[in-house]
Amino acid sequence: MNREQLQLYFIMGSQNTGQRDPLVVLEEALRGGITIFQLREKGADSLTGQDKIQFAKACQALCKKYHVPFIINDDVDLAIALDADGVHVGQEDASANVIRGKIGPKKILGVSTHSLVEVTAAIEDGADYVGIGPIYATTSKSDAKPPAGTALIVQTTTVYPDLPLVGIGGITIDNCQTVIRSGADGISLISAIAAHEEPFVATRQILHVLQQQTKIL
Ligand SMILES: Nc1nc(C(F)(F)F)ncc1COP(=O)(O)OP(=O)(O)O
Ligand SMILES: [Mg+2]
Repeated sequence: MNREQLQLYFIMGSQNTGQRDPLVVLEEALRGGITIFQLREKGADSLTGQDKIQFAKACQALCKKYHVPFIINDDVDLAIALDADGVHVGQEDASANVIRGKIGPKKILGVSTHSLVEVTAAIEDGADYVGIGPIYATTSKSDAKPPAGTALIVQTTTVYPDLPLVGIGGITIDNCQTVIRSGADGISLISAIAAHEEPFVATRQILHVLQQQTKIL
């Protein structure tokens, strides 16, 4: 896993873009410079069945056009069927070591973690990166745990300095520098781009802030 690829990790499903065409939003974010994309088609208004598969294929085609890794959240079978670049799973999803066995060694495997014990287990299960959060309060995940701040990022980078990690949860242009300063390789976000009236502009502005922070480090 190339740590720089985690710099600006956009996560989105059709349920996150309001009245906007999600494929238009995704292409604006790709043009704006997101470095990795995760399709997280989940929740009350999300697509299912053939609609979900067709939508996933269209997202994958856009990511290929912009040479950005295409990750699928939760749905390992869909990721394998589409030959996605990787999968992201949480603690309640299938166990990461079983998934690593299913997707093989070359695909990207991301795991959500909320403690050093879960980080250690994710490493042992073959995770390429971990998501740590929610850092701040989030409206994008209905069953999110309480916001935990950046303490686990600091702790994880101390114990596992070579582990690629990304912060998630309520991250915006105003707090993303704090997340990077705490040691994360990147930030992942949904609403700050997907719910913005100009996703291209939002992406460019966040990327500029991230690039400034990297220079200071
Ligand atoms: N989807 C995610 N992506 C990341 C990433 F690291 F990629 F930023 N971190 C955390 C999550 C949350 O994953 P999970 O705990 O399974 O909940 P859900 O399936 O509702 O997303
Ligand atoms: Mg999950």
